[in-house]
Amino acid sequence: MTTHSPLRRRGQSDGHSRQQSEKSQQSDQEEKTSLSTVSNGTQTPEPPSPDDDSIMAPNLTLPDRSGASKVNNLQVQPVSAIHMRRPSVPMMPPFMVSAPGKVIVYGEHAVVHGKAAIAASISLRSYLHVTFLSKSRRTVTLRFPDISLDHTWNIDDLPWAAFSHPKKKKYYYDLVTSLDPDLVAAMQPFIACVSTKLPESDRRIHQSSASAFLYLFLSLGSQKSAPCIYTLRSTIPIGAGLGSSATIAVCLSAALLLQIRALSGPHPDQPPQECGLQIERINRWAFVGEMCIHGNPSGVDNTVSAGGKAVLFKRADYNKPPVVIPLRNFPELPLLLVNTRQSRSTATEVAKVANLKAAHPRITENLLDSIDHVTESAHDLITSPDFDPTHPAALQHLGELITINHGLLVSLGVSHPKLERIRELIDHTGIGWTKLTGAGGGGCAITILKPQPPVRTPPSISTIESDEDDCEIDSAVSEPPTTHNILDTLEIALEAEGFEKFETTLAGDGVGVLWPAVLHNGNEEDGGEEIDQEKFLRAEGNEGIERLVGVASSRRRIAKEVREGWKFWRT
Ligand SMILES: Nc1ncnc2c1ncn2[C@@H]1O[C@H](COP(=O)(O)OP(=O)(O)OP(=O)(O)O)[C@@H](O)[C@H]1O
Ligand SMILES: C[C@@](O)(CCO)CC(=O)[O-]
Repeated sequence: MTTHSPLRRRGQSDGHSRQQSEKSQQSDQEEKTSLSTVSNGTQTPEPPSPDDDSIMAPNLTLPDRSGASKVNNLQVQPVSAIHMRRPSVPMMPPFMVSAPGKVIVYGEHAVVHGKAAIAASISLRSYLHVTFLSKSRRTVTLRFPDISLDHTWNIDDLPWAAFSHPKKKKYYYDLVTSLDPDLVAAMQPFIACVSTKLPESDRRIHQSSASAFLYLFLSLGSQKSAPCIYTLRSTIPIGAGLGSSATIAVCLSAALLLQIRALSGPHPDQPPQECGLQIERINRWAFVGEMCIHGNPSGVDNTVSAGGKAVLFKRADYNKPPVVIPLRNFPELPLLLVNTRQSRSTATEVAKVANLKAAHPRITENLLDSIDHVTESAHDLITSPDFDPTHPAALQHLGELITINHGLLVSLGVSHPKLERIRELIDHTGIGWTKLTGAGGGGCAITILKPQPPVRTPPSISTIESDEDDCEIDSAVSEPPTTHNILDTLEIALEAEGFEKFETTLAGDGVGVLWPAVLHNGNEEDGGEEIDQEKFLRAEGNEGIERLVGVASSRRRIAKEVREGWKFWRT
C-alpha cells in the first residue's frame, strides 16, 4: 500500500477505511481494520458496520443545485463545495482493479463438455474504476462506455430481501455453481429497465453486463453497501474470443470482494498459497458473473483471467471446482492474433455445439474426444522435461495440433467464412499454423509462427483469391523473404480485408489492484497522480487507457515488467 495517498493532502490519515463515520472518534481503529483488505492482513476482516455508507469520495458528484458543473456529462464538484465540507469528514479514495483477456490455445468448446483445455492470459486487459459517493446518494451506477451503458439503481429499492433470505444467502466463501432462478427472477425487474430504448441486440448486451454486476452486488453486498460508481473500460475487443466477458466478471468480483474486505493483499511478500486463496475466491464469484453473461461457461476464461499465466483446465463435474494445473513453463510462443471483427455471442456458439450433440451424439462426442486428445498431446509435450519451444520439431508438433484442432472446430460448426479467409491468407504465406480461438463464429484466429522463414517463395498476397484454384505465385519476388517482411505484407493484406492484427504477449499477471487509484508516472506532483473517474473516461482509445492506467510499465525492458502501484496475487 502506498503511503502517498492523495487523501493525506486533504487531511486524511494513511489508511483507507471504507467506512469512517462522520461521528466516529475511533477512525484510527477503523482504518487499521480496513487496511487489512489490501495490505498485510491474512484474515478475512469483519463485515462492514452499519455506518458503512458514510463514505465520501474525493470527486463527489453533487446535485446541480449545489453549483456543480458538467464535464463530459459528469458532474464535477466546484472548489467551493470542497471547501465547505467539514474538515473532519473522511473521504474514500477511488480504487481500480484490472483483469487480462485470454487465448485458448487448445480445447475450446470441448472444455464446456468436461474435456481439457489449454489457455493463457494476454496483455490486453479490462480496467474497472470504483468511485465512492456521499452516503446521502444511496445509488449505485454502472458506467460502461465501451458499450455505452450508463445505468443507476437506487440501492434501497433493490431486492435485498430475496438475496439475504436465510435459504438463499450466499457468502463470499461459497462455491456457487448455478444461478438461483428465484434470485434471477427477483433481479429481473431491475434488469428489464436497463436501456429499454435500445434495439434488442444492444439491449441484450447491456442487460447481460448489468445482470453480472447486479447478481454479484446483491450476493456480496448488503443494503448498507456504499454508494459507488463502477466505471469500466477495456482494451479487449468484445465478443472476439478473447474472454472480454470473463474480464468484466473478474473485475466486478474482485472489486466487490475488496469492498466487503473478503480479500487480503495483494502485497509483495504474501505467501503464494495465500495468494492462491484470494484468486480462488475472486474466481468463484467471477464464474457467477460469467454465468449471467453467457449461460453455460466452462469457467476456463475467468480462471485464466483471475490467475493469469497459462493453465490446463478441466471441469468434469460442474458441482465441484475445476481442475486447474498451472503451466509454469508455458513457452513464449511466437503468436499472431487476428480479429475478424465479426462479433458474435459465446452463448450462441456454445448452444450450437449443444444442439449438434443432441442431434448427433456419438459423432459429436467423438469430435470432442479428439479435441481432448489434441490438448493432451500438447500438454504432454509442453510438460516433458526436454521440451524446447525453439526447436523446430517441437513447434511443428504444436503447430500440427493447432491445424487439427481447427479442423475439429470446423466440424463442430463454429467457424465462420471470415475465419476461413484469415486462415487461407496465412496458410498461403506458409508462416505458421492457424486456428480460431474462443467461441468462434467470428472473433479471433491465432497463428503459431514457424521459427524459420519458409523456403518457398510466398505469393504476393493480393493474388490470393478466395477460391484456392485462383491462387497464383508472384514470381517477381526475387529476394528470399524473411518472416518479418512476410508478416508486414500479410498485415497489409489482412487490413485491406477489414481484419485487425493484435500484438500481445502471453501468460502475464492475472487480476491486479491499484488501491488507491494513484500512479507514480514520474511527471506528477509529490505523492503521485490520482486517477479520478473523469480522467479515466477521457483517456483516448486503447493507447490512452494504457498510458493512463495500464499495468504494463511504460519503460519496461522485459515484457512482463509492471507499473509501480499495481499489485498482483502471485502464486
Ligand atoms: N468492455 C466491456 N464493457 C461492458 N461489457 C462488456 C465489455 N466486454 C464484454 N462485455 C460483456 O460481455 C459480453 C461478451 O461476451 P462473450 O462471451 O460473448 O464474448 P467474449 O467473452 O469476448 O468471447 P469468448 O467468450 O469467446 O472469449 C458482452 O455482450 C457484454 O455483455
Ligand atoms: C467456447 C468456450 O469454450 C470458450 C470461450 O472463450 C466457452 C467456455 O469455455 O465457456
